[in-house]
Amino acid sequence: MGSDGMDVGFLGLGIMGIAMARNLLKRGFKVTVWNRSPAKCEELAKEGASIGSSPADVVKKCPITIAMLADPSVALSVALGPDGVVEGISPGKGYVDMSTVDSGTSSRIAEAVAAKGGDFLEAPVSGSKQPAEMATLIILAAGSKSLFDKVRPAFDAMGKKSFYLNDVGGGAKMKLVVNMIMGSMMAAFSEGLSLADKAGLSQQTLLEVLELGAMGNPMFKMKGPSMIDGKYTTAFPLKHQQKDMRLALALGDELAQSMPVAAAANETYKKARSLGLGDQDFSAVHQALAHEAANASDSAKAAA
Ligand SMILES: NC(=O)C1=CN([C@@H]2O[C@H](COP(=O)(O)OP(=O)(O)OC[C@H]3O[C@@H](n4cnc5c(N)ncnc54)[C@H](OP(=O)(O)O)[C@@H]3O)[C@@H](O)[C@H]2O)C=CC1
Ligand SMILES: O=CCCC(=O)O
Repeated sequence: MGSDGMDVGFLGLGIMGIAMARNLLKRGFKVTVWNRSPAKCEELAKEGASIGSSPADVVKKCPITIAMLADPSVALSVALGPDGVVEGISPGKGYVDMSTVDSGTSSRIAEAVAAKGGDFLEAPVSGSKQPAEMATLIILAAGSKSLFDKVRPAFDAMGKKSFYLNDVGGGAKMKLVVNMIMGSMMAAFSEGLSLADKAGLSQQTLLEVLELGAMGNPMFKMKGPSMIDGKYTTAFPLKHQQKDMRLALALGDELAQSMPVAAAANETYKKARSLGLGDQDFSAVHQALAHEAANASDSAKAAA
């Protein structure tokens, strides 16, 4: 399906948003962008995008507006705040929030959009910076089915598969479950690398052993070598992974689902944030474990 020169607004040009909006431009969509920091809009303007002066301005100009924002409080302020999305919504317009947020946040935005006669779809994504650049994201949409059908050509320009998961909340919850699993896996992987090192084993050999067996997976394969080198170039910021662990644990609280593994992993991400690693890649959780180990060895030396 082509773009047919479809007009789309795009709010939030962070690591993910800029790559996603760029793919829309490449596929022939007419894209109007807004970002809190204007320099990123200028970058896309050179590639053919128009710039809106506020979220409300973008929504007034475009029949459908997509957002990719940091977290629930930002998603709420951009949607419901002054000059926000809801100010620009009128009957027939659609708003698609692709940020990773909890279902309560999504529902509040959906209700405010509906109160102005608009359609709402939540559509968080699985896949990081590289899939965003390669247009191979996995889109987890829920909400207005008619908006899902309308925005499908844009989803096809940004992703490799789009799921429709029924009522608002279905996409948000699916995304949190997926990221809770991913965050726990990354924390366990980091512990394994650190333990192997302390036990005098080759971390590189550990990667090879894992890759050959049932635990081989693209995340360990892609991130492992740079983690061994102590490099954590940001694709998925650690602060966002910790936000997702927090939101997934809150969902577990609400549903009385015991999640001891995720709760322990969340503590490690919190520790990493407290060490100033929030803007590094989430694989820098490995660094927090190394810091614990260094502290333990200092205490042991002091006690000797
Ligand atoms: N990176 C990844 O691998 C993935 C991220 N996600 C999710 O997608 C969303 C975006 O992630 P990502 O692009 O990595 O994040 P970034 O931190 O790179 O970008 C965040 C975006 O939110 C904007 N923003 C932050 N604070 C405010 C504010 N107070 N008011 C208005 N705008 C604000 C930023 O604007 P500014 O440029 O001005 O800072 C930027 O556009 C998050 O919900 C994340 O969890 C989902 C899948 C993968
Ligand atoms: O939310 C971020 C997900 C990153 C990924 O799926 O690799």
